[in-house]
Parts: sequence; C-alpha cells; structure tokens
Amino acid sequence: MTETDPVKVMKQQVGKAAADLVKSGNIVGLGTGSTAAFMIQFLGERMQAGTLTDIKGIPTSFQASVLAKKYGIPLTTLDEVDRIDVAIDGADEVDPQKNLIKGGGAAHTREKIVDGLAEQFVVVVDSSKLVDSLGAFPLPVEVVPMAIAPVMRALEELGGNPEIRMGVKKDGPVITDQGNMILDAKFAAIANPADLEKTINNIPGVLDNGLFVDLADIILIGEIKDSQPSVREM
Ligand SMILES: O=C(CO)[C@H](O)[C@H](O)COP(=O)(O)O
Repeated sequence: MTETDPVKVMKQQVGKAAADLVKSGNIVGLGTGSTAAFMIQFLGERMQAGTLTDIKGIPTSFQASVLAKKYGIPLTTLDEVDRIDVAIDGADEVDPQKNLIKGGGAAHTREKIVDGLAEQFVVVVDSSKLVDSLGAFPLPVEVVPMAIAPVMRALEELGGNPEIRMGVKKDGPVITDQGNMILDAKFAAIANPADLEKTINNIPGVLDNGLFVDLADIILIGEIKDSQPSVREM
C-alpha cells in the first residue's frame, strides 16, 4: 500500500479487513462509497490470487456495479438469488448502538434493501465516523421529484431544515440511480433514530431516508494508533 493520506489509509485497511471476511461461494452485497470501493478492489484481488472463488455480488449502486465489473466480480440480482450471505458497506455516522446515517453518496435506498436482506451486515468506516449520537451529518432523504416542495415543508415541521442536494460538475440537483432527488435534513440532534426513520418514511413522496436502525451486525473501524494503521471491531 503506497497511500499516505491517513484517512485513505484507514479506509484501505478496513476495506481489506472486510474483504477478508468473505468466503468462497458467498453472495455479497457490494456497498457504495470510497471505503466500500477499497473492499470491492480487495475482493477482486483475492479472486485474482485464487483465495476466493465462486462469489457473486449484488451492487447497491451504479458505482458499485462499475467497480465490480472493473475488478472481475460477477454480478447477480435479487430476482436470481434467495439469500445474501454478507453485505459490506460504508457509513457517514455510527453511534454506540451501531445505528447509522448513510446516504452521503445518495445510494441509501438500494443500500438499505441489500444491507437489510443480508444475513450479516458489516459496516466499514474510518474512526472519524464514530459519534455519541447521530445527527451532525445532515440526514439524506430520497424524494420523488414532484413531491419535493411538500416533503420539504413536512421535514421543516419536524425540525429538519432540509436542503436540496445539488450536483458537482452538473448544474441542478443530484438525481439518484432511481431518478429521484435528495434532501439533506439537518436536525439539531436525533434523540430517537427508530422513530424518526419511520416518521420520515411515512411522508408521501419519500422513498427512504438514511437512518439505518438495528441493521448493522459488525462495525469494522479503521484507525491509526502510534502512527500504525489498525482495524478494530465494534
Ligand atoms: O452511504 C453511502 C453512500 O450512499 C456511503 O457508504 C457513505 O457515504 C460513506 O462513504 P465513504 O466510505 O466514501 O465515506
């Protein structure tokens, strides 16, 4: 590993540790984001080295699908399999109860489908993602475009201060893999993630929000201690 940026080193380490958990024959949920991208790369390297055979990936986004193809991981769909053995995905925040905020990459709707179906859901983060309580990271909410105004009003009533996520190197809003828009809602604090997840998802026009409650089984945390990268489990 030649990477020198400490955050990238932590992401790389934890991505490798997660890829090492996958067993031959597994159906694997492939997460989205820069940390999950390292995991997909290491899965491909294990396949090349012959230490991992006969796996199939279920991508959580266009990005994951492109990376899987790049690294030679065969893909399948939820129509074709009746189980996902393990899903490995990043997160934007992780609290001590292993609840998450996801969706920094606008992929949380598909991620919740795939990660939630997996027999084991492994989260890969660098140590900067650990928080005492969720909410400093604005909560991503995927919204059907025609409902954007009423959903914004409903989120404001909940204290969410929503903003439409805008594109980078693209004028106008971010459009998700499903053709929808993203609102980022900044709550002062999220006291009850389970209640808020359900309340937001009950607003007509909302597909899903980035609160992942009681879904994660293992959190792998990349950190740097005494100048050495390491991985610990929560
Ligand atoms: O939820 C996600 C995408 O929707 C990502 O997993 C999350 O944003 C973390 O990304 P990164 O590993 O790049 O920090």
